[in-house]
Amino acid sequence: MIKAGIIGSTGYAGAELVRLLLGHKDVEIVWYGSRSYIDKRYSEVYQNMFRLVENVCQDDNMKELADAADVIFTATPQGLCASLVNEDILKKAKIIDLSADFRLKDVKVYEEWYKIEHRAPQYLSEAVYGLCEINREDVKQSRLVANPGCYTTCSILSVYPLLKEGIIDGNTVIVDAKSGTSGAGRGAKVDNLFCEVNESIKAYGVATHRHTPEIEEQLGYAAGYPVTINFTPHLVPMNRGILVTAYASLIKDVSWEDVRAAYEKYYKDEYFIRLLDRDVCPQTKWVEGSNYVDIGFKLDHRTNRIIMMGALDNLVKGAAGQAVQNMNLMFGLDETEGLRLVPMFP
Ligand SMILES: NC(=O)C1=CN([C@@H]2O[C@H](COP(=O)(O)OP(=O)(O)OC[C@H]3O[C@@H](n4cnc5c(N)ncnc54)[C@H](OP(=O)(O)O)[C@@H]3O)[C@@H](O)[C@H]2O)C=CC1
Ligand SMILES: CC(=O)N[C@@H](CCC(=O)OP(=O)(O)O)C(=O)O
Repeated sequence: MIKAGIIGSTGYAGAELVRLLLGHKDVEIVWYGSRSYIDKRYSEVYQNMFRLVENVCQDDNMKELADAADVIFTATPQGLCASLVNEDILKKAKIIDLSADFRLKDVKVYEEWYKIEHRAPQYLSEAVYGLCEINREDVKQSRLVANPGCYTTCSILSVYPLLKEGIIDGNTVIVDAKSGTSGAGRGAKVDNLFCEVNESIKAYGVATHRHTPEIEEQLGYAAGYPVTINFTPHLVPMNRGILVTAYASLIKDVSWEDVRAAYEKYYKDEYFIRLLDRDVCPQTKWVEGSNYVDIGFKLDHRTNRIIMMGALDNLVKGAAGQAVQNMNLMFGLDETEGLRLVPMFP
């Protein structure tokens, strides 16, 4: 059995990790980390875990946790994982960080966009960007995985094959993205109150959102040249889900079949990527509770642009599911173990 510890188990991403790992046949959760609920029973924090979890919450002592666990998940605010990680810990346990601490390779870019000092820049080059469908072989060898977030996973996977195949101009990409409110975490904030969110949709972080450089960096690797994009996130009144609508100018004269072939070249054997049929647009409802990413596209020859669309569940493929997928790879397990979740509907 793999012994797993979760720092930040009481947040939304951490709670989803608990749900998935409880259903994983090769994993035992040995540490339910928290900051606010130390010594409280986990099932009192999340009553849906009544009779399923007997453990009480523990602190974020990563040193002690590394002696008890084979893998540590950090589902915590930006900066925490970088402030705790060190060589002793990494010798004892593998780390999968759900925050952005190790996603960007350039520490200056991290500090500029996150407005915090990076406490462990020495691990930036070693950390593997855990987008399994793209970096699978590196993830298998890694002891420190930077788990990509919800907006970025959906955006990158929707656009990646067309940049790799030189079908679109990377510098014309516009990503319009929407997120359910669980994307903002469980912490109480006025912006996320029912009356603020319900019956309304708003853009936020316009031209400044911290996911912009992460998407640009990864799309740049795919394109083979630096890419600058527009990224506009929106908050929508639903619990879960990310929907990405991305636009780009075509630089090749392509048919629907050509574009489909490009997507298939990279994704046809990917268990968690579902390429939708012609003229079918993804919906968050079709992936809810699952680790799937649904992708569709439409060519607009009138404007010489293509519209790429993706949907995923922000807490599963956008966070905890992807983290479990990474763990499976790091421990030599079947990548889909514990993740063959059927989307719920309605
Ligand atoms: N929500 C989402 O859809 C996604 C989130 N993520 C990332 O996952 C991470 C967690 O996000 P999310 O679950 O939404 O956030 P939440 O606010 O819901 O949870 C934060 C968690 O971190 C704990 N925590 C906060 N501060 C500290 C600290 N100083 N020391 C130890 N633990 C601390 C909290 O503990 P307690 O409650 O006990 O105080 C809680 O368990 C973030 O980095 C986020 O960017 C990534 C992809 C998607
Ligand atoms: C709706 C909402 O507020 N979403 C969060 C994204 C949360 C998240 O997933 O952050 P990471 O991907 O960086 O881990 C935000 O925009 O900051």
